[in-house]
Amino acid sequence: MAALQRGRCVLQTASLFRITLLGACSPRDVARRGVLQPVGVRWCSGSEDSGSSGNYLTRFWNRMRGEKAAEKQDNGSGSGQGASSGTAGNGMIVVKPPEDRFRKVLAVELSRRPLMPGTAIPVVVNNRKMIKELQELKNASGQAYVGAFLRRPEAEQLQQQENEPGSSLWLSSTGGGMEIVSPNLKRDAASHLFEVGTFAQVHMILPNEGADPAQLLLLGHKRIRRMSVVNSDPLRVTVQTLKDQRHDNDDEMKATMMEIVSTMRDLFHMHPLYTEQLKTLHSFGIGANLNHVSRLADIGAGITSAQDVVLQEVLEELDVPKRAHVVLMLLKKEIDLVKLQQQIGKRVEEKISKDQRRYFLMEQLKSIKKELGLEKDEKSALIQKFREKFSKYEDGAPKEAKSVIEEELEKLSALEPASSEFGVTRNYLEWLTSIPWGHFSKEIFDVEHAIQVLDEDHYGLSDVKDRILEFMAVGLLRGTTQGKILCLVGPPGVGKTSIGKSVARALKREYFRFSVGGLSDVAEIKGHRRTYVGAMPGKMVQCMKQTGTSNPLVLIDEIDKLGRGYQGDPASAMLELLDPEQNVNFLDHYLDVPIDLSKVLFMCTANVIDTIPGPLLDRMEVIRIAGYLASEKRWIARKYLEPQIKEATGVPEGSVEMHDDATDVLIEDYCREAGVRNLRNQLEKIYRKAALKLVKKGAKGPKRQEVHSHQKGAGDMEMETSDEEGAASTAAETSGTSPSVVDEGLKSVPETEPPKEATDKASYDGAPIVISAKDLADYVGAPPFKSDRLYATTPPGVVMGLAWTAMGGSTLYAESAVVEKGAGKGSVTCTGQLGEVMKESATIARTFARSFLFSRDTDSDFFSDHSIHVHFPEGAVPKDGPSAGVTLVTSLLSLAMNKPVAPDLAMTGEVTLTGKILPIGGVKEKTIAARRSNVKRIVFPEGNHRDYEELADDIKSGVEAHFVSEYSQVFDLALGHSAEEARANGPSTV
Ligand SMILES: Nc1ncnc2c1ncn2[C@@H]1O[C@H](COP(=O)(O)OP(=O)(O)OP(=O)(O)O)[C@@H](O)[C@H]1O
Repeated sequence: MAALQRGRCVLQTASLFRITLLGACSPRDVARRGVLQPVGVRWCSGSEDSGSSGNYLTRFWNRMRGEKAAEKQDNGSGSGQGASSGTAGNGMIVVKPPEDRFRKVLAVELSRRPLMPGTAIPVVVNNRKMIKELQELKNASGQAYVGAFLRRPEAEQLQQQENEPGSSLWLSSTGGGMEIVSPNLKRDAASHLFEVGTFAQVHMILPNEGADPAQLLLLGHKRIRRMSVVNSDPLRVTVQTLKDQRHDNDDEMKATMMEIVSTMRDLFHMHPLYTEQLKTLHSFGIGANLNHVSRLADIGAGITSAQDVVLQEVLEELDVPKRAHVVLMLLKKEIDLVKLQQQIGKRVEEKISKDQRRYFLMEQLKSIKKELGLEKDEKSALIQKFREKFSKYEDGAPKEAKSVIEEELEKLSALEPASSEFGVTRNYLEWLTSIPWGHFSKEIFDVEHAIQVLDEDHYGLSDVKDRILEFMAVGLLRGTTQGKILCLVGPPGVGKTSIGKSVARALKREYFRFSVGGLSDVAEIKGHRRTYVGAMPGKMVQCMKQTGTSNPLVLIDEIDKLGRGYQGDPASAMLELLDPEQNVNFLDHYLDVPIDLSKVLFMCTANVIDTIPGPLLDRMEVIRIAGYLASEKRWIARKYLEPQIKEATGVPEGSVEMHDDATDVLIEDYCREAGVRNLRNQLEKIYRKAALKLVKKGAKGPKRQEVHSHQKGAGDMEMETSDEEGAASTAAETSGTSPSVVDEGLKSVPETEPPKEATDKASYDGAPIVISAKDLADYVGAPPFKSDRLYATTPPGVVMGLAWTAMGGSTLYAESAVVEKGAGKGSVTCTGQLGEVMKESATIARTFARSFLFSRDTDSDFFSDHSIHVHFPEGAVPKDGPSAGVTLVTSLLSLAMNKPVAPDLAMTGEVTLTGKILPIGGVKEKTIAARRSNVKRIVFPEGNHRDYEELADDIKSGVEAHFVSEYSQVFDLALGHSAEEARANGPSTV
């Protein structure tokens, strides 16, 4: 009985054998685990143990007497005598308790799992009174007994319902004890507990550290049924002992018992938690006393992880064979569960060990390869790669770059590859070694070739073309080229961007485009500092890396729309980038090593010049591209756009015939704007529709379906229309001399291959589709405008002026009307979204018109007695500028004199208070606009005479320009005629 001496739990039966409950651990351990700890059961004869414990027999008989007395008591025959004395000082032997304790026991609530007879369980009790009473009992008699009842699962819900307002409260649970909330519900104080429970011996009371509640270690003795509530705090109930039903110990019973034992043994074998029990189980005789099958079933149930209610059912089952069967089933289930658990554990283990094995093998392989010199480690391979990369450009690299690269390589070799610093250094070196230090693409100064290429791609644009040729000539004479900044300014769609690409092709330079429209972050230009996570160098370093040369052509698109940054000023960064003085040593924040951009040819594009920051503009060579005339547009359409679009839509040669009259109407009535982008879009629309007609008429697609990357099918067309560079690129491809192009938008255009076979084209055998002017409506709908002219004959007070906008030149009417007449009512109101300058201009015009009228007719009081309203139509379009001065004065005088101005006359010019006419801008655009509106005579300030003379003859043809320096000259031209004359010379067209 060494186990007894060590404080282990022993429960003996009243038979010739005794069951020794040998805990897998001490009661303290059991309590600490907080769960039911199954305990081993050992039957042994009294003689077997007598040697190890001298007082065993005494204790045995004491226990026998105690149990018998208890049974008597349970049956209600107890006479209420005192308890007989226990012998085991450590309280592990069942002693006869005082009789009244059998009938009335403290009820301990079990929140989980019922206590199976023959097993031990730790229970937390919160009720102080109960703990105190048990302690006192234990101190007085050495033993204490309680009834352990499982809490009903529905008790919580019931309690909630009862606690709801309006319903009568019944009790609140405080751990082991219950507090009566509603005094008249005393009889219900135990109704939250199952009726069948276990009579249990309190083996130990362990006070919880630092807290009031205590842990009890309960040893289950026998089944009891609670009868009535004696006391509610602490909960005390009267109980009745339940006896197993009589049963036959037949063969089936014996077999069941053997199976239970064998299953338990299997379970103990499989689960390490039960290894201690295994030792005990060895002592089971397979054919042991069948009287113990009930206890064996209880213990078996106790070690399973079955649900509480299932275990409670086992507890309530008094039919032993039935109970044994249920328990056997539970044990079998437990075996399955343990098997599954083992399988899962094995799988996880296998995976881990497989990964580990792989890792070790890889590491071994690496070191073997390294040892044999077959492979360098990752780091040295990387360093080797950087060295090789840099060696290509090392000769042209500046000293700083060389030393920084060397330092960084050294740093890299000392860094741990897994560290974040390693990644940063690697990226930095990646960039540093990708810069084509001192590597330039071979420059050619072949003027003939350049002319050919430029003419191939673009019609007209002679200013730009001349400038490029001059640049080449200088380069040829000096033997080298210096980076230049050309700024192409003009309305949208005039070919500013596409000519950039052609220039690169003409000069055989690499091409890189980036748009700065709306750019507000300086870091886009100058890069991020390397300390930031995800830092990147600026656009110029990216350009160098992508083009692989130090002298590419960089097209900076939309420079007039450069954003205003909140972190630094992008305009200033652009200044550093573009200034030839500064960009020799351009310092990117990320690279931190100066790079030479002086050989880069910069080209910028802008729609207006006003929004380009002054210092930036100062460094540029501005080339203005005005809009195209109708004749130019016709030429561009025929020679450039149509061939490109035919190719893009796949329309076979000769299958569509677009007549000249159709092109003319398209230009005149559909595409009057300065550029040709809209014309291109409309032509694409026409050819798409024609393609559909051709297909319906039986046109065949290419015989071979092999489509090369450069070939554009009808489906690609939308993309091409949105990026006009496609047109230039197509033209470039056809010449076959295209340099490789890097475009920020397109990134890279692959080198093209000629089609493999001529049969790669669509074919059509039928009659061609003819498109003439009258068919246009079918293809592109009704024309958006018929005429720019609002008036067939201008009435008094209406004058045609000429305006310049970012979209090109346009005609603009000034209308004046009398609002009110009366002495002293003279005033002018202006409308039409006029800016401040234009409003001032209107005031000046009124003052001057008044004095001018007075000088001609001293009796006139028109301006002092008339309230006048001046309006500029198209009120939604904002207008500003002083150039409408002459138009305003003429409009007011025409109204005052009630005389219409000469027909087909348009005018522009700023007027001063004394009637001087000052020069204006946009002569070319205004002339083109006047011609578009069929104006025959234009009044320009004398100061613009030279600008006009410089215009190409075809722009000037058909218009008569008059240059004036005083307003009186304008007056003579506009209002110097008689009214009849004006009517007789009415406009030729409307
Ligand atoms: N003179 C020309 N000859 C042939 N094609 C031209 C000419 N001018 C413009 N194009 C074509 O017009 C289209 C629009 O040109 P592009 O995109 O270069 O205009 P842009 O002036 O840069 O316009 P935006 O100011 O809107 O950027 C392109 O397909 C281009 O090929």
